Amino acid sequence: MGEAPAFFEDDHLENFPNGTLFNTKVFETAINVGCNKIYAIGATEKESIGIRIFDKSTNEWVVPTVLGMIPKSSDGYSAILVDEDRILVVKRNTKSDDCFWFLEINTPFVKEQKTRLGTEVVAWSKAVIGEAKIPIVISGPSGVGKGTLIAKLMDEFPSTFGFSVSHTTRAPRINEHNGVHYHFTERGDMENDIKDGKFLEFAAVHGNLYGTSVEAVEVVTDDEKRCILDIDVQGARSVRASSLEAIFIFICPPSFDQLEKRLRARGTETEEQIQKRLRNAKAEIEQGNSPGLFDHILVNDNLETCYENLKELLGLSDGTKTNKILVPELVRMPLEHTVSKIGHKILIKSSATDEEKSDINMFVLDLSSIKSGAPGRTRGLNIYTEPSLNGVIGSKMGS
Ligand SMILES: Nc1nc2c(ncn2[C@@H]2O[C@H](COP(=O)(O)OP(=O)(O)O)[C@@H](O)[C@H]2O)c(=O)[nH]1
Ligand SMILES: Nc1ncnc2c1ncn2[C@@H]1O[C@H](COP(=O)(O)OP(=O)(O)O)[C@@H](O)[C@H]1O
Repeated sequence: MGEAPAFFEDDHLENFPNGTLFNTKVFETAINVGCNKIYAIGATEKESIGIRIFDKSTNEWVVPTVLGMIPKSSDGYSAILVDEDRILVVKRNTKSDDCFWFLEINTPFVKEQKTRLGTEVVAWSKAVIGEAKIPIVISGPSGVGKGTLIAKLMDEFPSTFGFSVSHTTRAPRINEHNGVHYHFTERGDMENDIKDGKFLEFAAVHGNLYGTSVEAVEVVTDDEKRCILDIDVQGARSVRASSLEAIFIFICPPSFDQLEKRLRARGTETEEQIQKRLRNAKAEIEQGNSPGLFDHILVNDNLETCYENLKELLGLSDGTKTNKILVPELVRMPLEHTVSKIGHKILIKSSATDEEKSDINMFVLDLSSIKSGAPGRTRGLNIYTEPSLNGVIGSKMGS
């Protein structure tokens, strides 16, 4: 399975019965996947990288649905099949904060979208160098204290955590602000965005639609913060099934009576809404305690005790208030290079002439600690440089 990337020269055209697309040299790289498919990667679109799939079984070109942020075009691309699920695309002559992209062709997210849309689907995921901060999913019945605990965490560690601002069709409460607590939205608009694949998960909760957009998680993670998601049990289940790795925490009330008291004391719901939330709470608590869904269950009896326990399981009890962020030095991928793969390592070797050569002519990408982010980012990539003459690994970037 798979083959080394190749620049298209005219003599490659014979591999493509309907080679017209390649006559114009708009595609530069193609990757064989399995026995039946060739993924052609290039600049069919003016500003961005275009993708076409050649299906050998039907002898036809397919234009796939492309999800995720599409990388901007560059001077050229090389690519290599990493595993059955994804192709690594390297943008030539581009700095390391924008030059490594994964084209997801068979990840669980892409498979799900193929079934949903009934078309070929690919999804772009930008490879981000450095530590992957795993998001935290917090669930629990209405009134249990999720919002209170999250607010305390964000207050004490403002540079560490960021809140994933969900979309909802419910009306704002008096103290809630659009874009801060929720993106308050019309049902029709939200349904259209869901159809367009913009949501990581969504669910109908207490009669309204709630959902986490890919963007909501990405803005937090791009800000080098650890993302906190306050979502219901159905949402947690969807995230569990998605490619987003996360820690799942369920907050439980000390008793049903206490839960009712807190809901009433908050004074934000009508009696009818309170009744609906209490009815739903029973099922939520049952599901929250079911095996395999949540990694941790915390009982919120005394608020301070529960908060200390939360900090402890997040490794924050030692008084460390800041998360060190390793900012990798930017490096530029050479214009002319070859890409090969050994185990979890991708070797990018400059093939520049002697005059053009710089000190570094070998880059090693270590994929062993990559973690899927929200669809759209793949984090935890490490990059090393290796001067090829003495074979000694030089500076290490990332964590
Ligand atoms: N699945 C999902 N649930 C959400 C999302 N945002 C909020 N929720 C959940 O929706 C439920 C109702 O939230 P809200 O209306 O703010 O009421 P509260 O829980 O009583 O404060 C809670 O269980 C939230 O965790 C989301 O983006 N996705
Ligand atoms: N441990 C606790 N003991 C007593 N009241 C609490 C506790 N935790 C939260 N509360 C209160 O309960 C109400 C509901 O909390 P909130 O954070 O809004 O819940 P949720 O976000 O889970 O719906 C709020 O008025 C809050 O101040």
